[in-house]
Parts: sequence; structure tokens; C-alpha cells
Amino acid sequence: MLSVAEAQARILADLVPTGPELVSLAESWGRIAVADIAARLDNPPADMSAMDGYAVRAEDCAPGNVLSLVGEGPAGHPFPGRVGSGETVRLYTGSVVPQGADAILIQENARQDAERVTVAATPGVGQHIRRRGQDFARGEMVVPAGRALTARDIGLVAAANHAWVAVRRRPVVVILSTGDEIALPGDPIAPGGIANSNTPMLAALVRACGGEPVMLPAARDTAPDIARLAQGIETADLLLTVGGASVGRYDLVQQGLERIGLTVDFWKIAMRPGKPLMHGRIGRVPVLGLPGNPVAALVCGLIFALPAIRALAGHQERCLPEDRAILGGDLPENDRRADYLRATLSRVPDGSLVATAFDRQDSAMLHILASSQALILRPPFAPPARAGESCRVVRLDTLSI
Ligand SMILES: Nc1nc2c(c(=O)[nH]1)N[C@H]1C(S)=C(S)[C@@H](COP(=O)(O)OP(=O)(O)OC[C@H]3O[C@@H](n4cnc5c(N)ncnc54)[C@H](O)[C@@H]3O)O[C@H]1N2
Ligand code: MOO
Repeated sequence: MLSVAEAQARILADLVPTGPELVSLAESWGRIAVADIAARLDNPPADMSAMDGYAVRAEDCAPGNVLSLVGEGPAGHPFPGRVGSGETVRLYTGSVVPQGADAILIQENARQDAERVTVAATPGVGQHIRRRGQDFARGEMVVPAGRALTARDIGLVAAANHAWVAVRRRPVVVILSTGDEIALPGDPIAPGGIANSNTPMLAALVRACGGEPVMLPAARDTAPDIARLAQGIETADLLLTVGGASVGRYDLVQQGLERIGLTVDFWKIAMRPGKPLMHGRIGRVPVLGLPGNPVAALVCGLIFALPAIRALAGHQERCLPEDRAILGGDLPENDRRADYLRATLSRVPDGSLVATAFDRQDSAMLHILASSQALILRPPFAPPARAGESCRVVRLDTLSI
């Protein structure tokens, strides 16, 4: 059986990011910039006043001096002339500083009487002037290719005078659950039936990774039905199947998809939950076969589908980051499968994070999964661990997934 790291590497090996599309800035949050974005103007576009006050020549501003007011230049209406010796121009925050002036006398330090302005305190040369291009200059790269755009980036790109931005298309991820027992949530459930939790849960995961989920109806446990539902998959970026991956007589995902050209790369990994994970391709479309037990589906989704979708979406950071915590309870020796234990997190007074595994780790228990704040990672053949020892965790509480 493959290790988790080998399986991740093989899944990620030949994934190509999606192509570009243009979106308006308001739609660009979280999207990946395709190319470097360069400023189309200087910011500020001219020397600007940072305060309400008067454009002056600092050398004219000994306390008690009287300057003659020759005009005003409100924001958006630059004063067309020059500030000569002994002169001043009324300005406001965001006004262009007229030629000849080299400082702003803030209005708190001046007294205006009709066309005469008396100086109360001397400004330093350049004081309260924002210099042209001091934030960024025309042609300067403000956002590098490959960056996931934040609200701050969007403000910057807008200030750089772009109305839209080229980002990577959201990868289309098709989700196909299988099983005769699967019913639509909310529908009447037949005897032996179960509500489909995996499809909506994985659709939410896909969205959170920057993908566009397509939820197919659940396939019956027959190879032809699985093949029928997956027809037309060529236009998708990734197929996620759920269930039907194990060794049971009705676990037919592989057989079904082989009818439409599936070639299998691997099937089975050394991981719990998630042993029967499958990876392959139908034509150019990568396929991940997730186990049907909902906890296994979600944990494999986080460890394998999330990095794949992020890679397709163009993210540079693919796998979830690991943190360290202190064990809140003893753990037994581990077998040959890497374990991902559902756990709560708390903090002890010195601020350290404490991870405590739930007693029940059944991979069908969604309530415990939803209550978990972390997964404790136990490598294959890990020796018994005592409370207070350090452990590796993947945090779920900070993920918003
Ligand atoms: N003899 C063996 N049996 C099993 C093995 C094994 O190695 N030998 N592996 C176990 C492991 S590990 C897992 S995980 C499961 C995975 O099985 P499948 O991927 O074939 O999943 P199913 O049999 O289709 O379903 C398992 C379980 O999950 C429920 N399920 C499936 N899909 C959904 C859904 N969309 N929403 C809600 N619940 C779903 C299904 O009803 C089953 O209860 O196999 C073990 N068996
Ligand atoms: O992947 Mo399975 O969840 O170990 O039962």
C-alpha cells in the first residue's frame, strides 16, 4: 500500500492549472492572478496634500508672518497657478499641491482673515505632502502572478487603475456518489436507505478550495449506471467519486468507470480512515475515488482532493499545513496505516495547544467529525504516546471548511 505522501505526490504530479478568464474586481476575491499586475498610473498621481490647510513655501512661514491668499485648489480641482513668495493657496486633504509650494500649513496653525493668512507655526519642508508615486509608480508590479487575491490586493489593483483582472478559471469538479442505499437529503428514505451526506459535504469542500462543484445524482450499484452518470466527464477538470471503492461485491466504481476509459494509477493507501482511495484518469481528466464512509470521504477530501483542486485552481500552497500540539490523552501504538484521529483542541495557561482524540473514531460518525477541531496525525508504526507528548495536527478550526 502506498504512503500518504507518495499518494499525494502521484496525484499532484501532472495536474495543470486551469486557463485564464477575466473577472471584475468585485468577483476576484480568492481567485488566482494569472499574470503579474502592473500599475497603470503613479499613486498618488501627483504631489498631494495629506491635510486640510494651506500650500506654502516653508521659508515664508516664520510665526506671525502674513501670507496673501491667491486662490484655492479643492480635491479634484487643482489650482492652476504657482505659489509665489509670500503667497498661499487654500488646500484640502487630497488636493494637488500647486507648483512653488513645498509644505502644507495645517489650518490649526493658521488664522485666515479674508485674503490674509497669519502663520502660527512653521511647517517643515515637505511636511504633509504625499509625493507623487510614493505608494507605487506606473509600470511597477503590484500583484505577482499566482497570488490568491485578498481584499487588500483588490484595493491595490483598483488603485492601480484596473477594472478587471485575469484569474484562473475555477476548476469544475464533478462529484459522483454511488450506492443503492443513497437518497437525496430530505426525500423519503427507503428501508436500509441513508441520506446522501457525502455529495453536499464534498461540494462545500470543493467550493472552499476554489473549485466549482457539479453534483451528479447518486449512481445505482451497477457498472452501467456508474458509467452512464459519468458520461461527458471530458469537459470537467476533476472527477470525485464517493463510495463503491472497497472490496465488496457491489463496489463497482472501477468497473463502471473502466467502461468509459478509466486507467487506474493506484487503489489502496496506508491511511485510516481512507484505505480504499483510488487515483486514475479518464482521458485527460484526473479521477479520485474516495471511500464511502463519510468521515473517510471528508478526511481523504482534505488530504488529497483539496491539494488537487488547489493545484488545478493555480494555488501555490497546496497541502494543508501541519501544526504541533500537546497530546491531551494517551494513544496506543499504531499499525501500518497513517492515522488521522478526530480531536478537540484547547489551550493550557502557557498558551500551548492541546489535542485530545475522541474515544470513538468510527469513520461513519459525522457528528464527531463536525465537532472536531483538528486531526491528530499518527505515522505508520508510531509507538504508544503519552499525554503531554508533542504530536502533529492538521487544524480544522482555522480552515472554515
Ligand atoms: N472486507 C472489507 N471491507 C471493507 C474494507 C476492507 O478493506 N475489507 N474497507 C473498509 C473501509 S476502510 C472503508 S472506508 C469502506 C469503504 O467502502 P466503499 O468506498 O466501498 O464505500 P461503500 O461501501 O459504498 O459505503 C461505505 C459506507 O458509507 C456509506 N455511504 C456511502 N456513500 C454515502 C453517501 N454519499 N452519503 C452517506 N453515506 C454514504 C454507505 O452506506 C456505507 O455505510 O469499506 C470498508 N469495508
Ligand atoms: O477508510 Mo475506512 O474509513 O478506514 O473505514
